[in-house]
Amino acid sequence: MSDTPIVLDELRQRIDQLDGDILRLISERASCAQQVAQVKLAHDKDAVFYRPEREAQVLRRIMALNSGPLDAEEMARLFREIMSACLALEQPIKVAYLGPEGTFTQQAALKHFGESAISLPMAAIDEVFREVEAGAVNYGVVPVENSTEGVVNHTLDTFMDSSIKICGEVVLRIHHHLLISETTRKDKVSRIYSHPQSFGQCRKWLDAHYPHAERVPVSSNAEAAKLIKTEWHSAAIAGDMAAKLYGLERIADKIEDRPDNSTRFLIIGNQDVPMSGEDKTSIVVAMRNQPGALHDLLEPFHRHKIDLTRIETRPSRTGAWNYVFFIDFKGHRDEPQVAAVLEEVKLRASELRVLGSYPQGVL
Ligand SMILES: O=C(O)C(=O)C[C@]1(C(=O)O)C=C[C@@H](O)C=C1
Repeated sequence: MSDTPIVLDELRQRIDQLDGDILRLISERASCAQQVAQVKLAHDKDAVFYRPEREAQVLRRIMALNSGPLDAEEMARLFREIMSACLALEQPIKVAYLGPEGTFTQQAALKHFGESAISLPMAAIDEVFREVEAGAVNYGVVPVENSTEGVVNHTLDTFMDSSIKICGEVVLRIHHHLLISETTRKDKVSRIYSHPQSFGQCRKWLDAHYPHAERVPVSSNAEAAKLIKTEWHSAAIAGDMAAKLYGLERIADKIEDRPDNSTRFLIIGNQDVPMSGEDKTSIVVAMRNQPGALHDLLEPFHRHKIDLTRIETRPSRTGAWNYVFFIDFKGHRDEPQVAAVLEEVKLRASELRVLGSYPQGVL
């Protein structure tokens, strides 16, 4: 006998030992989280168990401490799941997302909250907002912008009519695949279903590979995946989750035109989030309709050296040719610099609402 099996045996024994240690430590951590829940409840009977700022700090610390061989993001994902399970022991949280099941928004919800969260599909963005406002769920997840296709106007518009707060953000790399079911042959695809945004993100690839296939827009990629289960000569563009959920074959992988294609999602809730150390703030501002209004609005940010990360203009609901600005910037509303800018902007604007200060996406 060669000595390789003996080495393998020893390594496996070592792994068993380490697994025992990890198990003990995770259990100890979970007991700590249970005690945290008791302390929270003792102070406040309506205690909020999910703490976005604390979760961001835990994950950032793990990434900074990690020295390999697993990469920092991979390690943070493992801790994401441990924390998710610990939170579920304190209080199982319910998260509404733009459905149906298998959408990128569900993937974003699970990436942010971990697999122990209970995720509930909603038929429309407004419904996600309504469920959160009504307290039927603890949080909601909605898409807000895509790196290729731009802003999701419907999400921004819904904020105008709502008192909901932004509690977090999560960015997801979006990979689209061309999928078929067993009813369709690879060389016989004459119709392709997908969400209009996904068609936009795969336009060049489709023009090159399926110039003659009919492109049929539907309400989501997951809906497209579901539809082709029973249709002949049809393919769908959707992501991994939908492919797995509906048992579809991937006939072309990662067909998005831009390799860095990603979508940013917002976590919405009823909670003001304390500082985490690396935060963002989102505001919506209505300006009086006069020359130089945009300059007046942005000038205080420039003077206080606050980094703007996004600015979007949307028509206001209050009259023709009035506009509101959605602005995201780095910093938390409780930081003195940010508070000073917000005071100045308030004086110049006809309306200012802080949608939320929240930790910058970690994973
Ligand atoms: O620190 C807390 O407040 C906890 O509840 C513990 C813990 C964790 O597992 O680390 C769990 C859930 C919270 O969202 C944040 C952190």
